Amino acid sequence: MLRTIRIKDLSLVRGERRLFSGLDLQVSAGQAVALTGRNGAGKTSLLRAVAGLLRPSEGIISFDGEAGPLEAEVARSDGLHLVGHHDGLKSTRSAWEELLFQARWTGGSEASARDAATRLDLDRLLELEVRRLSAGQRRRVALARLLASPRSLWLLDEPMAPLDAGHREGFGALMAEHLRGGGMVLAAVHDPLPVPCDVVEVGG
Ligand SMILES: Nc1ncnc2c1ncn2[C@@H]1O[C@H](COP(=O)(O)OP(=O)(O)OP(=O)(O)O)[C@@H](O)[C@H]1O
Repeated sequence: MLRTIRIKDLSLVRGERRLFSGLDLQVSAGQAVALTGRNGAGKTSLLRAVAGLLRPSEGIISFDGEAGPLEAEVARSDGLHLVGHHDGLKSTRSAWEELLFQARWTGGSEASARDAATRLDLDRLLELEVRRLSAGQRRRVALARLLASPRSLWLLDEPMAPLDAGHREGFGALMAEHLRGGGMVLAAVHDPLPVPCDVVEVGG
């Protein structure tokens, strides 16, 4: 199980532009880190680099499990979930088909997908096609994946932006539970995270 992620002296370049350099960051079991910074600072890019979708121009991203260092590929394939701005849901599937497909793809079961749907208050929406859901409802389907196939590290890109107040509170409680169980959260945010966290400014 993934227990720690360390980022050392990281630089990211997109196109012609250096977004930031010399970034150091560590997230350990039970810890949440909020990434803040102006629009375009590189928060999303950093999350994508941690997920292995962008190659840093300099620096190291390393992962440790309970028994020591993990291969990055293994850590990423079993140890993390990325929930981005675009939710990553197929619009013509029903919410349930999409949640079940994604849960199974990442090692979850039908029972865990059902439970995740209930915990994200999706039971009444499961028969609807994704394209018929509101932005907040779609985001809750995307967030349900975090529970349907549990992984230690949640990489979240403005996870609560489209959620109403009640569902923000509900997701805050789910994040707190994940942290109590030894999970980790690394989240790009413009609003405060509703759990105790360290704050790292990107591109400051
Ligand atoms: N494929 C790309 N090619 C070139 N530049 C890109 C590419 N993708 C993103 N960028 C640029 O990289 C910069 C960082 O973008 P990123 O989405 O990481 O910022 P952010 O801190 O998450 O911003 P926001 O707060 O607006 O979500 C932006 O200036 C963006 O235009």
